[in-house]
Amino acid sequence: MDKIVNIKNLTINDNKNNILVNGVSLSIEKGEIFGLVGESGSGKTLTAKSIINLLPENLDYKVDLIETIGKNIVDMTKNEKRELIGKNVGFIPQNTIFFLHPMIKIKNQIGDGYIYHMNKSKKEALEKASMLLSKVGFENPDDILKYYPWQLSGGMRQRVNIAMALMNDPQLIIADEPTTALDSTIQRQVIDLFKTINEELGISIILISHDLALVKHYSNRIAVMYAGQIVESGFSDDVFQNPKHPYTQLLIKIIPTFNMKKNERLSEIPGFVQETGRGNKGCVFRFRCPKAMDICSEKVIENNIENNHYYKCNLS
Ligand SMILES: Nc1ncnc2c1ncn2[C@@H]1O[C@H](COP(=O)(O)OP(=O)(O)OP(=O)(O)O)[C@@H](O)[C@H]1O
Repeated sequence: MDKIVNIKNLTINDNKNNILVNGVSLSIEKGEIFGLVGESGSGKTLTAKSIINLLPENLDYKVDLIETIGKNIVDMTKNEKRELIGKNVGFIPQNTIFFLHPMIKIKNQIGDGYIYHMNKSKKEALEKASMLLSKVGFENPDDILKYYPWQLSGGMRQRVNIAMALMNDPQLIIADEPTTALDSTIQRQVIDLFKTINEELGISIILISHDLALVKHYSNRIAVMYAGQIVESGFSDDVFQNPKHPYTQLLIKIIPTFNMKKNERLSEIPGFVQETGRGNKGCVFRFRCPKAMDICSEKVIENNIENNHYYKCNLS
């Protein structure tokens, strides 16, 4: 199978030399929905941004290889970068407020890239934009096109971003917590739309979320991140049926269940993601791990079991 994304050994530092992402390797096949999960601060967004060369300027990175859609993104020219982000990859950011220009009408933000990259007329752009806006749940898509972003709620802007990401028939969509600002009916509609475009058009999707239930339902494969590292990855069915890393086991345990009693509190993983010691030897999860052993502060073993199921833990 062809790879749509291939990252080897990515490390990202801030200017105080804190390690934010540590030795991440990731390969995503054409046509799959790949889930990237983990608590807040685990490095999902930075990893995703590195795929399209959009890392914040105050950060440095080192990598052996990053190829997106078969192109080495490290040496890309400005034009190639514009083409990658504007046409080949649809990026749906977590924070929609900074992504849309507040003073430009939706119809221009959504349509101009289509006219430019796809060589289409204004009329064609508006028709496609209107069709996509109705697919992401707007009942009045033609009115929405006339608005400025500041006239829309956070959830509406998120849906505009999703429609915008789909405009140029990209080969890859990176959706960073795409449904957090949406109510549950629209959430479902949006994710079902991802599923449809994945199945019908073969568009690959990276679904970044801390919502494990969502990722479980939609992804072929997943990677679980903790404190800047991938601690477990594999086919979703394997990882959910047979989670090997204690962190994944705990994450799965706290997925809300439908038979929870009213007012029952969702259990949480005690502690928080460590901000320090990410680059040190040993296991990054040892501070919170219920199964930690003395050896875990010294080293951590990388295991590969059947079906490309990978996990990083001293337990077998
Ligand atoms: N521009 C930046 N400068 C310094 N530190 C940063 C910067 N961007 C992110 N970080 C830090 O890098 C770490 C990983 O951040 P990242 O946004 O990738 O996490 P995440 O898993 O996507 O979490 P969330 O779901 O909250 O976005 C966090 O500790 C974050 O505070």
